[in-house]
Amino acid sequence: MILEVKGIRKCFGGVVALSDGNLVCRRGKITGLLGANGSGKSTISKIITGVYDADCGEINYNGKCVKYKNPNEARQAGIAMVFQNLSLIPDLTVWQNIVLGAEQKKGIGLDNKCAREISEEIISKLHPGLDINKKVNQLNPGEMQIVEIAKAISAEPKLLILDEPTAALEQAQVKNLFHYMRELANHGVSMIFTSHRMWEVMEICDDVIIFRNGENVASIDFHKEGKDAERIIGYITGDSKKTECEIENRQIAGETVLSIKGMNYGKHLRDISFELRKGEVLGIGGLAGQGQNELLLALAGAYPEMKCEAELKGRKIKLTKPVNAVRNSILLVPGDRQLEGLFLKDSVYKNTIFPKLALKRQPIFTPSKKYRKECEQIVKALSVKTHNIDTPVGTLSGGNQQKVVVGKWLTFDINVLLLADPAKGVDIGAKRDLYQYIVDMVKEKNTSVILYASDSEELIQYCDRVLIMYEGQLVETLEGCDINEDAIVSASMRVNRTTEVN
Ligand SMILES: Nc1ncnc2c1ncn2[C@@H]1O[C@H](COP(=O)(O)OP(=O)(O)OP(=O)(O)O)[C@@H](O)[C@H]1O
Repeated sequence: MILEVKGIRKCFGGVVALSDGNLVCRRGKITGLLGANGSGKSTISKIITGVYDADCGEINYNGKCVKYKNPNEARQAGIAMVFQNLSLIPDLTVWQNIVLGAEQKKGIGLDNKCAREISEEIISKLHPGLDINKKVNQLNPGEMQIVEIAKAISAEPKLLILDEPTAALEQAQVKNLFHYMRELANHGVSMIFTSHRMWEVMEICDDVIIFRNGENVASIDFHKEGKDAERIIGYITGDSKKTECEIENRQIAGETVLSIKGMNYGKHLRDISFELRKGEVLGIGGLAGQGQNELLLALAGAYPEMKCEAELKGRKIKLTKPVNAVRNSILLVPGDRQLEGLFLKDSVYKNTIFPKLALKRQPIFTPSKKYRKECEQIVKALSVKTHNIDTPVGTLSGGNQQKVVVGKWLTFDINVLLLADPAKGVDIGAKRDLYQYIVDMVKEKNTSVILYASDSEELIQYCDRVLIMYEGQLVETLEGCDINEDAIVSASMRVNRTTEVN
């Protein structure tokens, strides 16, 4: 046993984040730390690494009772953590970020050659081909996440804590990471791995610990007890009913709501044309960073210099300012909740009313009673775990913040809802609630949706049609039973490209 955590309690003001947190981690094993959003996973990880002080409880690491004052102290003792929020410095290169804070000295200077070699070795396993001399601000979110992971690995930890490291990664990168994690485990490194994707847990973990409402409700050793996904989901959600909402595979033949022709924006978007039908859920797939986010941002009016012919319900519209999009009820739920989606210091309630301020017809007095009621309804519908609606949104767990990002648009009368990876970091039960809400909205109000999801499971399950993007272009359309994992992966990787060209 490398780590044993007993009876941890942690409160933030009135919020009990952990009531009785217990966790064990065996040497050379990968332990899955699972649980719904807000169940206390990040908090216990941060207590182990000295970010937070526990109110009570005990941590035994390597046979000693320990209490670290900060992550640096934990790192020196051999515990490294990959946090949910990246800690990279955008203006430094990949290799400078990887060794930052742990630079080797050479004479009176620093040993840059050695630093480059260490970085190259780790990066070549996680993301072969990534140039370590590139600045971090030139990388896409998946690549940044890889650098963050590489940084933790470069510390040569005995215990590595990975808090949702795969949320921003595409499938091939996840496979590389898993390969490396197994190699590290074979060399005796212990790992705690958090993810909301069940297939990942099944593939990489040796055992799992499940948290619910700040305490652990189950520990399962896969080698002894086998891998039963439904049982695990039951522990996470607290009920044993099937978690997926049933979606029939629909053929949408309704009127065209949005028509886009010749959309161009630098090298990010190249000659994009498509039509979106009424009541359709149109998926956008492809490897990460192929222009999917830019496409949604362009539709939301984020790029004044973007060129395209756009029609909404047969009427020509402009999409060169965000206000054009909002006033035509083309609404974006952005992908990076911390940077684009929320005012972190403001309350849940205030975050839900800000979008209403962009509306053309503003009431003279804010109808707070009505808006507060709507906010309460959203919090309930999406099971946002918050003390109350006046709680600062920045204090909510990552997944619960994401629910507020999505929820604030749901009271609008929407023509086109643009969703940029809405379920990233959202737990399995809440993901079901979120998509159920969207599916109901599509059915009841005939709303049209464009959904970019990094997890192809979500495209397969919820989309009527999927457009695959590659290097800023739309390269393939998948419909009906062609929307499956194999077809998405091969279209994303342009497997059939040579045969097409010949
Ligand atoms: N700094 C903080 N201030 C106030 N409350 C906090 C703070 N950090 C966490 N909490 C609360 O503690 C609870 C547990 O949060 P935690 O981040 O540990 O959950 P989690 O299981 O990691 O969730 P997720 O899967 O969404 O990342 C949540 O209700 C959250 O709102």
